[in-house]
Amino acid sequence: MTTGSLTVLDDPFTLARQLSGLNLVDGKLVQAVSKRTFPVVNPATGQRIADAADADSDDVDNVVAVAVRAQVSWSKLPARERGRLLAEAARALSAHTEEIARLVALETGKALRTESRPEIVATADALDFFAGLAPELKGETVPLKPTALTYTTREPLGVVGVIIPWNVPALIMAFKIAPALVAGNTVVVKSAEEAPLGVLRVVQILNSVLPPGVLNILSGDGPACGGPLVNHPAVRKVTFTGSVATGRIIAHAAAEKLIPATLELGGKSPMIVMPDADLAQAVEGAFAGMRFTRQGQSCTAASRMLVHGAVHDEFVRRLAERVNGLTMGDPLDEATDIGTIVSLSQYEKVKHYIELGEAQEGAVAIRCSTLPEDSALKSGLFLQPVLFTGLTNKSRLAREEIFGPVTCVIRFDTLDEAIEIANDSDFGLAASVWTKDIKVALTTAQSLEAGLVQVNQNQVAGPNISYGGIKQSGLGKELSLESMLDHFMHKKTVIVNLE
Ligand SMILES: NC(=O)c1ccc[n+]([C@@H]2O[C@H](COP(=O)([O-])OP(=O)(O)OC[C@H]3O[C@@H](n4cnc5c(N)ncnc54)[C@H](O)[C@@H]3O)[C@@H](O)[C@H]2O)c1
Ligand SMILES: O=S(=O)(O)c1ccc(CO)cc1
Repeated sequence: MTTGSLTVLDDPFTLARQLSGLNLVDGKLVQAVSKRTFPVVNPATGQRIADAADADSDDVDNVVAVAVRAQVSWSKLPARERGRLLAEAARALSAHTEEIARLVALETGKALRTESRPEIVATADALDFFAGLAPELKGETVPLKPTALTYTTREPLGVVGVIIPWNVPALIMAFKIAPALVAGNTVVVKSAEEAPLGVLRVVQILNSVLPPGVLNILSGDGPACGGPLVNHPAVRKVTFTGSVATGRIIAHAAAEKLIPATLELGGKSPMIVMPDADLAQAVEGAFAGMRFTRQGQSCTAASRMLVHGAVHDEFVRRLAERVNGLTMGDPLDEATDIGTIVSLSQYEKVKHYIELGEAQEGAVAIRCSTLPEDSALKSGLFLQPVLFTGLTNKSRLAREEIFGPVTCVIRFDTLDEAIEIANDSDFGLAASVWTKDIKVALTTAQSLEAGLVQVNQNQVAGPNISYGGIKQSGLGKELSLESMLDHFMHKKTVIVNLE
């Protein structure tokens, strides 16, 4: 089947090979200047499925020059025309949902039905949402004095550098490129080494509608390609999602250049379950919040359950039962609920945390679900989700972001104690409280140190909700109209003397 100028390729292995070794610059798929590549591995089998371009500073210089040129005409288009083009690009992407979902499942190990397909549907939706905000790029008039006309306009920043992780690669990319583009900026994306192919295909499809040079993507190493992108003098803003350590490096570089940087980093999000909570609802919410269908690889994962002593044992029993019902297997199989960990290094890191937890006195590790028996998957990075009880909040497992299918369930006796434990963390991304008492819900929401607090639900972020952490979880906000206006544009004030 062909949509627009691009054929839909349902076989992800063929598509992966076709995209091998390529970046997308100035509307065209091109090899890296270095001609170097690195392997892309299927984590469900350990087999190499393709190679990815290994771009470096020469590629960055080249692509930024392209984006600077493209920005002149892109920013001069009426905002609604930019929005119209992005909405059309989102529709083109929707027609390719299935093939991209399969490609993302293949390279990340995320199950097609539960994770990769919903991600691509949400990606097109996010692009469409920001496209619809184009008429809102408005300024204000200011009543300074009767003999002056004072007004503000919003202007794009220029070229935006976008650095993304591998866990939700297409959606996180959309959350950044869509507001940047609608605001009149042009974009250079640096994809994550573990997941370069799906996002390259997304950018290729969007480029079948967008003018050349407006949206470009490189794959490459973090320091060798992401570093020069952040440091390039013509890049006027950086938006990043990933680890705290990299966030700190990017913040330093941005500070040197005096440019804004939005940083979405890690989390260790608490979920407080009060004794009056609807337990069935709380268990379902815990299940959704832990993101075990994604092997827990989520920045907002509810990885610290704080459960009142009166309901602790029953809550743990039901939660383990819920996870036990999941089928682990080939990410491309529609029957699969849980796929794999993304890479060997993440797999070993998570296993190390599990071993640490098991060695702790008083800890009980409840392993849920079962590993796949299929011999073709014997080298796959499958890991049984683990619920730990008996750990305190002082444990490394409760303090550090594991980014895997590991949740600590900590018992408490009073609400004050639960809030103290919840806030005793370096992170402040998300939190939730589960209760039928509105007063408890609202006072707890006020006391929790987090960018996002939810009551009786654990939903994922959506494009219309302002999102971003405090403490070590990040700097600045993304998503929503407000962050498009405040973080991808600057406000110019004009004063016209009428005397
Ligand atoms: N908040 C999130 O959504 C999220 C997503 C992925 C990973 N993480 C956290 O980060 C940890 C490590 O994962 P990771 O290795 O993918 O994260 P990372 O921070 O190393 O990588 C994220 C992105 O930053 C790039 N990068 C790395 N070093 C860079 C540098 N010096 N300059 C510019 N760009 C650079 C990478 O190439 C990648 O594209 C995980 O265990 C998890 O704790 C968080
Ligand atoms: O799907 S999640 O991992 O929870 C998630 C939350 C927020 C964002 C915003 O960048 C992306 C993914």
